[in-house]
Amino acid sequence: MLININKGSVIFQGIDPVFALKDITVSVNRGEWINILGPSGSGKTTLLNVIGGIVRLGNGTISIDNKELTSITDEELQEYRRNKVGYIFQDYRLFDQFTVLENVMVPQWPYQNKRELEIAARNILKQLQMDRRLDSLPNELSGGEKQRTAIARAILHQPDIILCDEPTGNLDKDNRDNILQILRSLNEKGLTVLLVTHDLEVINPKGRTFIIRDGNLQEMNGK
Ligand SMILES: Nc1ncnc2c1ncn2[C@@H]1O[C@H](COP(=O)(O)OP(=O)(O)OP(=O)(O)O)[C@@H](O)[C@H]1O
Repeated sequence: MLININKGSVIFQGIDPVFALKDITVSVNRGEWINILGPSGSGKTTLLNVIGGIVRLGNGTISIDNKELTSITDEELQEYRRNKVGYIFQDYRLFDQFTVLENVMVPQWPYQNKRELEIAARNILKQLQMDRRLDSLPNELSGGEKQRTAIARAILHQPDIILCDEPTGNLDKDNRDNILQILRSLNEKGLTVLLVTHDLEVINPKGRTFIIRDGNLQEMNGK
């Protein structure tokens, strides 16, 4: 089992506490594709952030690859994030002042041999048909090119899990299909994909589909 959450809850404290996740239990095997649907504010991003090691559970437990995240130190959690997880977002989150190649390398820059890192980044960008755009800045790219750069950055360190938060929300149909195709082929090679979306057309029917409502997670039957 790659991901195992047992009765996990997240409560954001404030004047009125928000129960963003309520007692959720879910297990995901390595190489699965998980679709996550739900209305705005239902807890989708919080769930990705719990799995990504960005938000800690208030109650319950989460283990990734049999490693318990609930009790590890902040440094260990940071290392987990850096090694095991890749993230892509609707708004790409590229650095405007860096080129495509630099954007892909920057998260791993402090931790890896620079030459090897650059070779790996060039190689992945080539696979994603971005090799002619290595020196472009993000504002010179189309939305699809920006997302392909973001995918290259998310998979450069060969994570176990890629967390996709509305990854095609800003894209037209052709670019959306292209990005989904890339994610599906990564999944077929063994990468575990969790995809949050509002868009029913983005759902991968070969995956399992969950709905979150008010922090409650439920698996849909009949795929
Ligand atoms: N850092 C935070 N502090 C306080 N409340 C938060 C925080 N992050 C999220 N929330 C609240 O937790 C609930 C779940 O938020 P979350 O972002 O997970 O929803 P979502 O399903 O991803 O929504 P959307 O589809 O609009 O992005 C919401 O009520 C939100 O306002």
